[in-house]
Amino acid sequence: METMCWYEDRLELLDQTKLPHEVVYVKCFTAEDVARAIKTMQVRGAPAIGASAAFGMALAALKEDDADRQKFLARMEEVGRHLAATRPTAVNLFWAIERMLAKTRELVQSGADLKEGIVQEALAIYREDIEMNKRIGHYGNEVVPAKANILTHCNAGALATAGYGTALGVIRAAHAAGKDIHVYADETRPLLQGARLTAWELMQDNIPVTLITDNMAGYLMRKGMIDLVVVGADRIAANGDVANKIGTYTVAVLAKANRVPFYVAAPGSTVDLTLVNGDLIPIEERGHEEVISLYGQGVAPQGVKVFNPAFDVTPHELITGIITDKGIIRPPFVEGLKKLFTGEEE
Ligand SMILES: CSC[C@H]1O[C@H](OP(=O)(O)O)[C@H](O)[C@@H]1O
Repeated sequence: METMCWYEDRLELLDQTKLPHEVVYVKCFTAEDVARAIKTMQVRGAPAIGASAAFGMALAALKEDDADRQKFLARMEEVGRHLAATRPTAVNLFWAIERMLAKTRELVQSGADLKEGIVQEALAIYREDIEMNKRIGHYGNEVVPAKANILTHCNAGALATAGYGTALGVIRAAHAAGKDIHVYADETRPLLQGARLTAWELMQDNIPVTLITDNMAGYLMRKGMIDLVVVGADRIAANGDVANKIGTYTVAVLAKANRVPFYVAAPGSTVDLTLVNGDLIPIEERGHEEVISLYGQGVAPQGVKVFNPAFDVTPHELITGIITDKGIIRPPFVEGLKKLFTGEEE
């Protein structure tokens, strides 16, 4: 099952708001269509929204008159701003948009075919993400013992990326290595990415999975039923603080209290070295309807006040290791992140 498919004139996205009951693809012919799909979470997950935005810029490029190259560039910058305004937390979105604009500027200067070059850059982002996730799986497999019971939160799988997944990439690699692992998936209120997406995705691959509600995680850890936690990330600050789906911090505190290793899996495009710590990561707040209803069925009194932060920040002190496409970084994260993603030593 592909998360996204590129065609000559469109991007087709698996509509994740319809899973697990329906497998339908939404057709995006314009950058606006892609922006809408990101905003409404038909496509979601840090690397997936980055790759989708890249294809959104490719769609805009294909429709834009490229006779005046400076005007073309100005239009692409306008499209980039529109896509960047969809969701604030996942740095992959901004990383992908900036990479597409950098390529556009390079093509404008070089005189090369603008449209073809931009489409090829979007395809490169897509393909590289899948390769990075497989490398994450390769490195992450090292920390997964045989017969491990692994807890994960939200969905950091193929559905959250261009394919294979980050946290679920680690799980896929351990499963493929014959380690006989089992996964506990947190349902992940309010949008149930764990129940609707992770459980579905793992069952598609015949990976043993048990669904639990978010408030069961502590019970299982205290009973010794969890051997390690692996989650994804939306933005990793320079000191190793991690923004991820709301509830991740809670799981990390529970893991610390029960001496359960807590790993974060993410590609380099999720690391934001411009932010010294996680307090600076913008946290998206979403609508009240996501909290007071489930599939349109009310679960709270009408008119109740709602607070709906979509992410939280896990301080680096609670993280055992960060599994990246370039290896596993262990504390102190500052040096490791800087070395891996800039090549510089402290
Ligand atoms: C591969 S990391 C995906 C990351 O994004 C998810 O958030 P959302 O479903 O709101 O896009 C969640 O934080 C995942 O860990």
